[in-house]
Formats: sequence, structure tokens, C-alpha cells
Amino acid sequence: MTFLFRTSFRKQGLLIPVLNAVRGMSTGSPTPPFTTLSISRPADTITHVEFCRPEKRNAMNKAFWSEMVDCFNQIAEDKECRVVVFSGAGKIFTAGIDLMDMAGDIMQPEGDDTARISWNLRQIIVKYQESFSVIEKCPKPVIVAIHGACIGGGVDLITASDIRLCTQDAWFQVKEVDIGLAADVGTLQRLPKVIGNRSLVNELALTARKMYADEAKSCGLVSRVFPDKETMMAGALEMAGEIASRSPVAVQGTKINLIFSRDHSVQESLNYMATWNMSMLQTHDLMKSAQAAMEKKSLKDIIFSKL
Ligand SMILES: CCC/C=C/C=C/C(=O)SCCNC(=O)CCNC(=O)[C@H](O)C(C)(C)COP(=O)(O)OP(=O)(O)OC[C@H]1O[C@@H](n2cnc3c(N)ncnc32)[C@H](O)[C@@H]1OP(=O)(O)O
Repeated sequence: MTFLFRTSFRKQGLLIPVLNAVRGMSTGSPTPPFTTLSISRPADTITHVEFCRPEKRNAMNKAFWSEMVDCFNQIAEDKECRVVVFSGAGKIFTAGIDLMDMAGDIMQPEGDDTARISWNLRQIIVKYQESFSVIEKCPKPVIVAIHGACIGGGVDLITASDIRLCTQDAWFQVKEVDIGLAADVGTLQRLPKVIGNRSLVNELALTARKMYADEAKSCGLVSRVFPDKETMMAGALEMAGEIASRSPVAVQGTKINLIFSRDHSVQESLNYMATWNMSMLQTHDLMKSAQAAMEKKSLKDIIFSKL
């Protein structure tokens, strides 16, 4: 962590939440109006979202699925926030879908006949898909920090995130086939694009075998493995600080164009990029950043307008 960061934390009286995050501890209870998410501000431009249901191993109950949408829509609108760190409180990152709380919605959908039941079920699935798509739609980069187990819905969540870090004890499991369903909220669509090895994706999704940290790193699911949660949280916050020091015009434009190009041809993506930058290149941030580079100044010393 940089000196600048530390002074910024102290200046704002935010040293304790930062230390808690760095220690990998829960920052406390969920933050109202949320019941499953705890939101803290380790620095003025960084939002830490912690999945906070440790006693249930962060199983994804109904409240979680809707709170994710509210939380990330709010972050998308929050002009102070430039980057998000997402982690899980307690023993593991997440046990996936809450098998107790969600059974009704999925196994006994309402409707007078097959068509209406199917229609209602479709709407439920689309709604749950949005709980993770909202991470991708949020223009602020999301760094996800994974410790212990990341099961089922957890893999859906992390594949919608921009940067994945994990601890040496982390393991990943596309568990859906074990509970009798095909994963339907993002894993089957995003994991092949993340890993780029179809055979491995097929193997993981069809057998539900566990994949441990070293393999996750070697196949590209995560970009860094840390010895423990405390070190990982410190690494995540340091990385968040690096991103947050850059121009938000440049950072958000980079996220949006990377996602666009993942889903389009090179030529379509170049066209999109040209149209994007024909306005974004007119930002003051370009001159400020270029000048800092010429003067060998740290970008942490440059003030960019909020976005
Ligand atoms: C349309 C939506 C589509 C979404 C699909 C998503 C699908 C999936 O996510 S499939 C994966 C489902 N998850 C599982 O099968 C995992 C089940 N849990 C476990 O295997 C273990 O709990 C785990 C290895 C995660 C942790 O083991 P540990 O010994 O550390 O803890 P436990 O004593 O087992 O559990 C502690 C309490 O947490 C409750 N709990 C754990 N997982 C879930 C869960 N998935 N759903 C609901 N509750 C869960 C567990 O019951 C214990 O509660 P209590 O007895 O009250 O203490």
C-alpha cells in the first residue's frame, strides 16, 4: 500500500475499515438496507462489497440475488467510486445457491398451466441472471477476492467480474450438475471465454470436480494466488488503488471496450472503439495523464474529475 493511500485513509477516518478488510475480517454486519452485503469505503475511490452471511457459508438466498442488483446499480451511479473489491466473510467465499431458501422459487414455480409456469420460471431465471450481469454492466472494474470454497453460483459471480484473485486454499466447483440442473446464470456462457480451453470447461461443468488454486491459476481463471486471505485482501486493495489512480475515463472505457470485444469480431470492436474514443479522447484526463508521464509524476498525485 502506498503512503498516499495511508494518508488518505487517515484523513477520512477510514483506517479501521481498511485494516479490517486487509485482515480479511468481516467489517461487521450487512450494511442497511442490505441484509447480505456489507459495504465499506477503504479509500474514497474504492468500494469494498463483502458477502456477509458467514454462518451460512455465504449461501445465496433470495435477498442476496436482489441486493446484488441494487448494490451494483448504486455503485454504477456512484461518481466517487472508481473500483470495487468483492469478497466473502467467514470461512469460505460462497457455498453457492441457498438450497433451503431458493427451493420454492425454482422447484414449485407458480402458474395455472404449463405455459404460464414456464413463463414465470423463465422470468425468475432472467432475474437471477441479472444479479451477476449487473457486475459486468457496472462500468467500474470489479476485483473479486476468493478464499476457500467457491461453489456453483460463486463461479457464475466470479466469471462476471473483471479480475479474479484467490488464496492458496481456494477451490472452485461448477456444482450445478450435482444438484440436477444445467448452470443457468452465467458460468456456461462466460467460463469458456475466461479460460479459453473448451475441453477443460466441459470437464469441469460435466463432472463438477473441484479445481484448486494452482490449476485455476494455470488455466487463467485467476490471475494471482496469495498465501492467505489477509495477504490477498492487501493485494486486492493495492491493485484497486493502482486502478483508482488512473483516469476514470480511461479505466471505464477500457472495461467497457474489453467486454464489447469479447463478444464481437475484431472489426466490429475496432469500429466501436473508434466511435467510443472520438468523444472520450477529448477528455482533460488525457492531457493531465500525458503531462504526468512526461514529468515522471505519479498518477496518484493527479486530480481527475469524478465520473
Ligand atoms: C436460478 C438460479 C440458478 C442458480 C444456480 C446455482 C446453483 C448452485 O450454486 S449449485 C451449488 C449448491 N451448493 C452446494 O451444494 C454446497 C452445499 N454446502 C456444502 O457443501 C458445505 O456446506 C460447504 C463445503 C460449502 C461448507 O462446509 P462446512 O463444513 O464448512 O459448513 P457446513 O456445516 O456444511 O454449513 C454451515 C451452515 O451453512 C449452511 N449451508 C452451507 N451451504 C449451504 C447452501 N448451499 N444452502 C443453504 N445452506 C447452506 C449449512 O446448512 C449450515 O447451516 P446450519 O446447519 O444452520 O449451521
